[in-house]
Amino acid sequence: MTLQAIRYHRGHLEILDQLLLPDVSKFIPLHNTDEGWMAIKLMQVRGAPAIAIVGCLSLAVELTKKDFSTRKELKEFVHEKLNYLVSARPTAVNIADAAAKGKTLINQLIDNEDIELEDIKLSLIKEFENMLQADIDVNRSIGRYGAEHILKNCNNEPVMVMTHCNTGSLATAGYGTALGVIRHLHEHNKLDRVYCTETRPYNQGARLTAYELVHEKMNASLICDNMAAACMASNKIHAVIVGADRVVANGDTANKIGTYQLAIIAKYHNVPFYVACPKTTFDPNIKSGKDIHIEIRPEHEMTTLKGIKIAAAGISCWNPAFDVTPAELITGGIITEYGVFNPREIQDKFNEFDQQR
Ligand SMILES: CSC[C@@H](O)[C@@H](O)C(=O)COP(=O)(O)O
Repeated sequence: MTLQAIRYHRGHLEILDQLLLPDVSKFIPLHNTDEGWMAIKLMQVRGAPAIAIVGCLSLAVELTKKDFSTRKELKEFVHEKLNYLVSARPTAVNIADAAAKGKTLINQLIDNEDIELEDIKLSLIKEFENMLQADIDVNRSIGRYGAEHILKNCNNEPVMVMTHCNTGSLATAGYGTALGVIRHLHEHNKLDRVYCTETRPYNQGARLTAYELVHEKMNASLICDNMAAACMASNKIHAVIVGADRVVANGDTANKIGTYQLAIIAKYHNVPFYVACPKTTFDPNIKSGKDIHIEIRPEHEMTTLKGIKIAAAGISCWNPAFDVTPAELITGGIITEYGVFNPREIQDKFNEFDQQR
């Protein structure tokens, strides 16, 4: 059984508070978009797909309980709440993508005079609810495509891989993206070992990925972020697989801080570097990684650990949550639910799939 971090039935949403993991597993209820926004901001829920799903479900819960007297009132409410949810964290694009789709849907429904107000509301709620299963289905495809691609280049022998941050069941509706690929390898007895980085300063690797790997009984070793080069020099690593928060038109990719240095180290050691993400992480509106808005997190996330000071008092900090890996360093490819693509062709590929629909 994979971990479940989002519990939902109509009118009720609970998330596993990721600030308390791995010591305490506590679900907290989210009753409305204010609480959804705050849970995203505080990183009680994190990971690009999970942020989008929880944000939209917090709106679904609020909509379930609220009555509207006019179509205009419902439309303005939905637009306002979606814009608000997108503002919680700026780098991951999935929530902006979900918000844009939600706004398009409500606009279309409102314009159709044959549909009753209550049915419009219900359609939107169902649209948000569908995100849960859709994300799991997408992740399973990513897992299969990624594992097959990696194994094809390794004579189908068990592989050693490295990953960064947390991209598993805790970052998605379930299964995971990069961790979904690793999970697929494990399920097919093709995972020799996975090395996961601590991922300072929030320690998504040490706290969350390690927790998932232990839970799934995978052969896994935790390394500090500054051990990655030594690990690649000492072990035959077949692939580095990471997630993404935003892939832009030219294939440049924003992901958890430390991803860029891993990609450089992988290049030096001739280790294929893969990014695994759903199409909803692709942002064609931004041409190059230079234009991605990188979130800066508060200093105390670097200077304290569980409230205990670990840095000299008075030092100032630079604490970007993400960095940008240039497309040319994504040497293995971008693993999506449609297949594995060269980052330079990602825009053309997605255009093709859009036209085929
Ligand atoms: C499937 S999750 C992909 C990314 O969102 C993940 O790698 C990441 O960078 C998460 O950052 P976080 O700051 O924990 O939300």
